[in-house]
Amino acid sequence: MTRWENYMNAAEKVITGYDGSIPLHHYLKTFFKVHPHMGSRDRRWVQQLVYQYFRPGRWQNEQPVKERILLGVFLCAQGPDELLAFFRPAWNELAAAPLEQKLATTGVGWNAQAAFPFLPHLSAGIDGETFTRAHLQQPHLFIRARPGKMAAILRLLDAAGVAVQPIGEHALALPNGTKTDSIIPDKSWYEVQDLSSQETGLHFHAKAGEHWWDCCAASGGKSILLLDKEPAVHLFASDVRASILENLKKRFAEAGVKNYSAKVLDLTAPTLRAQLPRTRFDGIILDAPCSGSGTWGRTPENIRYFKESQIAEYARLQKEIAANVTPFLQPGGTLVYITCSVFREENEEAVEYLRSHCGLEITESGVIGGYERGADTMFVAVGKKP
Ligand SMILES: C[S@@+](CC[C@H](N)C(=O)[O-])C[C@H]1O[C@@H](n2cnc3c(N)ncnc32)[C@H](O)[C@@H]1O
Repeated sequence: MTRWENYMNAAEKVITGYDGSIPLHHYLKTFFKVHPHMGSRDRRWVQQLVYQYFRPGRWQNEQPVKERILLGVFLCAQGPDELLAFFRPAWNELAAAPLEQKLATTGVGWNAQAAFPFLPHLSAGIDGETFTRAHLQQPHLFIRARPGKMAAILRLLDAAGVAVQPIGEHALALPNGTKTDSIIPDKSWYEVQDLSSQETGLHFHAKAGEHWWDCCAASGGKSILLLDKEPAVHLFASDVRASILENLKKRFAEAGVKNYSAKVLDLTAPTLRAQLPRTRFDGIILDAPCSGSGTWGRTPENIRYFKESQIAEYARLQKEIAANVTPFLQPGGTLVYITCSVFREENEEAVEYLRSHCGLEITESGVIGGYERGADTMFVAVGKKP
């Protein structure tokens, strides 16, 4: 058997064994652990085949797995591909051709609704055709240069021969797989953060001396963004997961952030008030638990395994959390509501709830589109307490 046939067999085994209950990259890690004969090159090939299978979502899912893998490889390829040359030499000739030409060659057209059955839920302004096709390419790796570090970072990346694309004052797009930690040894110089996620910071209007609560902080990406914009903010960070707050503490230490307090808090618990260090905040960042549908270019397996009913479950949790945290906003204070979702139930409808049930005056609201620039798509709104 040729190595290409071996790769196909292994990819088929992964795809048929995977049920969506854990992230695909974890499943692949375990798969390779129990197949130790595969070297790093083999692993890379198999992993690529599996991801290219999932990228077109549910499009042409009725095809046999191996056939569907090849279709995925062909649509995703941006240049000649050795495996495609082996199995489908005629397709490989067209590997760099525009998508329309490739689709015409396969004889099966693109059907956005079949590929991504959640299209009717998209937030206003998101173009379904472009959005679904964007999943065919992995988004870029983005880093955010911390204040004053851009020039030094660019020098290191240049010396390492990395093709870097600066975007604005702080963002850099890098090729996926760039070993940033060995190229930029000082971890306090930068944060790995998606471009759209970085842009949520444009909506943090914090002033020195104010008290801000990052209430779904996870490992603190938005918190560090806030402090980089206004270092003299008093920050309180919380999350329901103790383990992720440990990551936050480690990340803050590496970033040189010392002035903050952090606590494990469940925002749905009736005891919330008693557990807070203060009951009035000038600002709250609510980066809500969500479907993550704006980030599925990085985790395309979700397009296959996400259930439509989960949208309503997330929307309910988001409203519950919003209702529970807004009482702790100072009059005149602002809540920044963020999701990495493309669904209107989690976005516009949550904002309407913030207005009608939580008494906030919405001053800014909209999608941060990432799908046309190799980034995640996010949503941000700012509500002010009268
Ligand atoms: C989108 S993530 C936050 C990402 C983070 N702000 C960042 O910039 O990296 C949402 C977070 O909400 C947390 N969460 C989910 N349910 C919660 C609850 N009931 N109370 C508090 N936090 C919750 C999750 O643990 C998760 O870390």
